[in-house]
Amino acid sequence: MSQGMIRDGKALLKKLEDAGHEAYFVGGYVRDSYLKRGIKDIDIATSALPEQVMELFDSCIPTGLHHGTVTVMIGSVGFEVTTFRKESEYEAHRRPSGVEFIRSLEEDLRRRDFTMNAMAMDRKGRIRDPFGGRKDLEQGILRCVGDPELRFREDALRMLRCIRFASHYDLEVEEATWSGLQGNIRLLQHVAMERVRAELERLVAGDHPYRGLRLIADSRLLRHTKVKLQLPWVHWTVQELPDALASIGGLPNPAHRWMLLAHLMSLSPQSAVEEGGKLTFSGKQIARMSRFLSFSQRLREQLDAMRELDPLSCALIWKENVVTIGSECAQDWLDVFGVVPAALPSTDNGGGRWTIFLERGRMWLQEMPVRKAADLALNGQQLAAHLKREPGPWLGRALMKLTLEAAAGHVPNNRKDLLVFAESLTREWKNDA
Ligand SMILES: Nc1ccn([C@@H]2O[C@H](COP(=O)(O)OP(=O)(O)OP(=O)(O)O)[C@@H](O)[C@H]2O)c(=O)n1
Repeated sequence: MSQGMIRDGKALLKKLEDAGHEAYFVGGYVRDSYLKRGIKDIDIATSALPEQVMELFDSCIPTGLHHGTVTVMIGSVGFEVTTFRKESEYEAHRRPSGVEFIRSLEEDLRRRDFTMNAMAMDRKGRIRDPFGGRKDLEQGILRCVGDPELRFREDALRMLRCIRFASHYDLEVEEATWSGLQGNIRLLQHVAMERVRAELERLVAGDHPYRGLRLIADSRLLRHTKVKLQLPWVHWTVQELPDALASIGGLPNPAHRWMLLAHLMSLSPQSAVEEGGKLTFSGKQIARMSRFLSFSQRLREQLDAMRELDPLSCALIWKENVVTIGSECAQDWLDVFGVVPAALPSTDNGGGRWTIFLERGRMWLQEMPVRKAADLALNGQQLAAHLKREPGPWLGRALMKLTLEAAAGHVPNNRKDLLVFAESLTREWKNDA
């Protein structure tokens, strides 16, 4: 975040103060600036009522007036400004059904989830910390504000936030907080799958993801999602976590962390589609995952079928999979197993055989003159015209065959050679539909 944004935030606080209101930075911004970590956005709490905030600033979006929130725009940056509030009742363990605007900062901080999230900072950088957030952070402790039971019952998503924060900031969950969480795991069923997925994504993408996965296993939380997941992950105890999962944090790309996890669950491409859908991953994320799993599965089957390890056949297998499944998944495969080779399953013919793909896969990928039909120096129309055949299902198969041959380097990728090769196959296709 730019210094400019912080400066604008301070100017915003000053304007509220000059108008006779109290105003503070709150939430993640205070926590992360205290920890000297990167900051994404700035939340502000004020004694001013939403209408008073809107009167003071030219550009405001009434984001959540019921809950006292107005987004004040300064340039293209939005600052969420929320009136000090108390949350009276919680609906379905997710959101407050009613809020009461109050005058006291301390009361506002009291309703928050964890002590490190219940600190406020004025524009001069002075911290208000009535619940000991700084002390807890210094001691490496994550603790609920007040009664943990109540905090988790109010908002069941906080259980996942608890695990995410504990792993990302490498904190020990304080005893009463952890038992409060454990006593309420069933309430996760009230949380929308989109929210569950978003938290899990942040956990997996964050620092120390393995710690988070251990806490997930320890809590048994995932057994209680709204839509039941059919994933081994859900039932893993801490002892059952695969050893190779401990290396998950070594993968810089979050997508690759999910691939490692899916691979270690022995997930089939089909289950990835089904379970990924339940978890509301995007179609693009699901497709990439399922191609990665198909690639990995095909490679294993072909390797198992090979009596003796033959580099030439391995290169052909690799290239064929790149053409039929996609080059992105070959890249993903190399990125995942290059960092965590221990996750590769032992093949029937000995685990050491994978090394050939790890060592040469990237080179094989680079040397491929074509990786997909669109890379051919010939398109379907030209092929059909040359062979004087009506386009039909045969054409897709013909192009695939040509792509495979060109990818393997058996036919040069130029129109003339491709056509000659295609002619030699004419008889084979003659009786095709
Ligand atoms: N379920 C929640 C969500 C939020 N908060 C409070 O609202 C603040 C802002 O919430 P949010 O923006 O969701 O999270 P951050 O704490 O800012 O951190 P992050 O953005 O990393 O989630 C939190 O710090 C916390 O004080 C809470 O008490 N309970």
